[in-house]
Amino acid sequence: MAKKKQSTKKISSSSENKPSVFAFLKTKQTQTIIGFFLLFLAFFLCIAFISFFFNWQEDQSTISQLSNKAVKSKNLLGKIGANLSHFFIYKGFGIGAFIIAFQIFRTGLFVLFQQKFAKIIISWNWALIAMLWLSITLGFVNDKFALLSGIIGFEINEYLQTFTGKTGLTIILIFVLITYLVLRYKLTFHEFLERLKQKRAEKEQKKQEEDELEVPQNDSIETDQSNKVNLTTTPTEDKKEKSEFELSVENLTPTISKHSDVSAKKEKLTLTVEEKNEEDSEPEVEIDVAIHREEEHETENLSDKLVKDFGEFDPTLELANFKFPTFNLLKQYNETISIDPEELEANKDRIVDTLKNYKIGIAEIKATVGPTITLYEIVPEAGIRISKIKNLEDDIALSLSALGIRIIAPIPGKGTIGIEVPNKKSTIVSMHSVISSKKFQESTMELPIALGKTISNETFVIDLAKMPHLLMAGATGQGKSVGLNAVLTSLLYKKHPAEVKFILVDPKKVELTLFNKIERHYLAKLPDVEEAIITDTTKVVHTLNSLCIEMDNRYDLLKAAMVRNIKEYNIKFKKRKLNPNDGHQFLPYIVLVIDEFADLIMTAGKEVETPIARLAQLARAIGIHLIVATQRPSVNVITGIIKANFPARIAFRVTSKIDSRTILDAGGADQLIGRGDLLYTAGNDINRIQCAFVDTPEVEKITDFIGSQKAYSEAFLLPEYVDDESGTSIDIDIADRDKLFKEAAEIIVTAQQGSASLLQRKLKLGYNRAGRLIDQLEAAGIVGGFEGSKARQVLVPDLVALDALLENEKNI
Ligand SMILES: Nc1ncnc2c1ncn2[C@@H]1O[C@H](COP(=O)(O)OP(=O)(O)OP(=O)(O)O)[C@@H](O)[C@H]1O
Repeated sequence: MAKKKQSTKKISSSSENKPSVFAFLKTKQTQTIIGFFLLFLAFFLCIAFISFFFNWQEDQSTISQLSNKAVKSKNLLGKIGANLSHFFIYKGFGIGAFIIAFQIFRTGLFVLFQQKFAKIIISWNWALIAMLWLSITLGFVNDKFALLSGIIGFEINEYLQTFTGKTGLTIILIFVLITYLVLRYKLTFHEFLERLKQKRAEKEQKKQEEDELEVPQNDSIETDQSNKVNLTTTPTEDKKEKSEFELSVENLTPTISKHSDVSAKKEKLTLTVEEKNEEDSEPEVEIDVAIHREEEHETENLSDKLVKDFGEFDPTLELANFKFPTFNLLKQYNETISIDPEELEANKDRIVDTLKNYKIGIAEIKATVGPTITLYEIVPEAGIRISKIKNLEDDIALSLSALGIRIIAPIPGKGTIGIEVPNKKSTIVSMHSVISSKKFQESTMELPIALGKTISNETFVIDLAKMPHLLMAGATGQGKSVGLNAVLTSLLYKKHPAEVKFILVDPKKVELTLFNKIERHYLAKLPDVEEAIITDTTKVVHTLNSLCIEMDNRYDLLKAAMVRNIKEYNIKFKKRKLNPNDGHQFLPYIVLVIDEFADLIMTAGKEVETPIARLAQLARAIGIHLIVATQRPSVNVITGIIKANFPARIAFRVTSKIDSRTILDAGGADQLIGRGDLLYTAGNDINRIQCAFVDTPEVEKITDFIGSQKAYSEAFLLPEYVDDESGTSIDIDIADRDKLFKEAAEIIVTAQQGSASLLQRKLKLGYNRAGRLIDQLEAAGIVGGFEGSKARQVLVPDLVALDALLENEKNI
């Protein structure tokens, strides 16, 4: 069992290493070096090959004497050149070996221009086939001078001839050549015919033009050249009659003598036309009909074509030069955990003695020293029930009489009991150490957060996108704000401004102000608001409602794109499968951070709770994630509905067992030691983590670093939220109507869908104006009332009824 585990570990670690090798190969420096190396290698081979053709006989003796200093080669590139040429030309493919040099040259260019690996492989396949063919053909044509075909070409040719004879091999070689040209260069017989035909048509047209210039009195009817129909009449004397000449069916008697001769493939027909009433002069009308091949249907592959032409959509392009913050902005601390053997021994003795008092024998005890606490793992003697220890949990903690003792009986997944005892000297877990950890740097999570370190000193990384929302609680001064900063810092170190936006709610007005500096990079706000960081309650209500609108809009987009979540949506958008003209756009993740949730609930109550609950229930698929922090995790702050939708919880030290139960559904948070000591749960297990420490100067340095770089012209704008009280007055004067009112009414009635976003799309309006139009349409009785997230009902069945309604209005 243990072995099995080890082996799986090995496999996973080797697969973890893989990306780093690829990453090395993908760096621009490596590609430049490899690219130029290949270009020079190609030149090297080319010179060696050419030189070999002149000196190969003299150099024969030097081959295979590579290490003999006395032997000199005549090849321009010395013995290596001679040996390589001998290998590729003489023993290999003859002249065909030049294709290898050429192909190496192309590969060098491919690497420099960052072409796809698959493309390089394909081009090598074609080159190898061409080389083989050339070498066999040269062997076939010239069986005297073996250097042209090389031994391979010569031998294969000989071998094939024994089967098919010379004639057979000729046929095979020609057929292979044709197949190669057809497959490689997409040359087809029809294209060939088409080109011939085009050439002929051009020739004829030129001739006609020359004729016209020579005989200006001749009439000619020539339709537009592009549709390839040329009608020309032979010269006749009667000008007037010819100018009225019309091609009417009765007048045309096509004289196609052999009907069956016109094969399906024949694309050009010549019709001779006789005019009945004219007996002597027979005007000849020649009609050239060029039947074009049916157009290729490209709509299906439009996205592939776009991707081929422009590459995948890159959301980071606008800030392509954006530099992620460097590690040196973060402070480094001495993080070597000092193990004091005396302390360990003393703790062990106390644990053993205490348990003995309760008649619990210990078979084995093991200590794991973490940054702030040490975990003593105990295997009780056979026959002792774990439930007994669990029942004695409080007594044991009391007997050990140390703050921060937590008993885990049993440790999930193991049959052991854990007793966590705080270290006398705790070690700070720096943000630097968790951010620079391999685990965080190599994580492929959507929204990775390096929260801190576990008891076994491993970096603990979680994915906010998976949680999908996070609830944070802790008494004052226990590390909540530092925790929030750690979360935000993690995202800043890993996500480009195009990929994630923050909405920061900070009623305390001091905790998150530093993030103002990165407003135009990372923050999202309401359109008419000046400060992106929200500090007053009404704005919070507006922002939350606006987020609900954003959520509904995003769901509409997801529905239109027929995908289930933001990840799939963005992948589809990057592959250019979604048309921006239909309102599609790359969707960044939105992380809403609320510090001091209790304060908000106190002042705004239901107004805040309702949109939060809505977002918490629905926003997971469309990339809106909430992080809510509170000092008081009481039930009236964290209501049932909110709690149910925040499966991920972080508890810093709280003051009572009840608080611990409210936040974690279990005790333990009251036993923590503070200063970033936390318990994290995402459902079942509870992990004790030492939160990474990031202080204000560090955050300032990071925000300065980002803030000093080129930014977007403004913060990410959320949809405008129109307050119910100010927005829906029904008495709108006809004279005050928007200029686009009629057009809007027609769009709504035609589509039979009363939504502002439809107007936004069709009339290219802002949300505000579209909203006002909808209100006016409601006042006019064209659409029904507001029905939450559903589109309004359209009350007018068709355009005729709409005209009648508007006409009626005028008469009133
Ligand atoms: N992860 C940590 N490692 C070490 N020390 C920490 C850590 N987190 C917090 N501290 C210490 O605890 C102090 C208080 O932390 P913080 O300001 O985050 O508390 P808080 O819970 O936000 O308090 P309040 O709710 O009053 O704002 C910090 O100044 C710092 O000295």
